[in-house]
Amino acid sequence: MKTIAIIAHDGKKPEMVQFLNESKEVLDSKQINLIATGTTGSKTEAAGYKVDKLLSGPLGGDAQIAARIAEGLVDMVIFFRDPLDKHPHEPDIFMLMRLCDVHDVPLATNPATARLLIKGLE
Ligand SMILES: O=C(CO)COP(=O)(O)O
Repeated sequence: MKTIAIIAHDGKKPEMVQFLNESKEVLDSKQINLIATGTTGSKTEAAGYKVDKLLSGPLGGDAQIAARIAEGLVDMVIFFRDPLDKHPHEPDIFMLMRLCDVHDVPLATNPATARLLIKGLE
């Protein structure tokens, strides 16, 4: 079973829910396991998906996902960042993205790229 980490900054959470709804068929048919930072996870649950929720991003959620990436437990990361906002936990965000590159884990930071990655699962 593949695990996809999903993370969205506040301004991007509606796009994340929309993206999940678009991708529902593939996610269901491939029995994808979702993990998410706290608030993204709550929105994902509210949209009807089963998800393993970690801490909220500013409280260490990005760092938790980064650790799972380092341990080889994450197959793909979909992280809709808001490039127009400031984030107090910027170092954690960079760490997560850096570890995707270190461990060659596919990382999508916008819906257009995420759609291509999901297509790759079909
Ligand atoms: O801050 C985040 C990613 O850097 C997302 O965290 P939440 O999903 O808890 O809002």
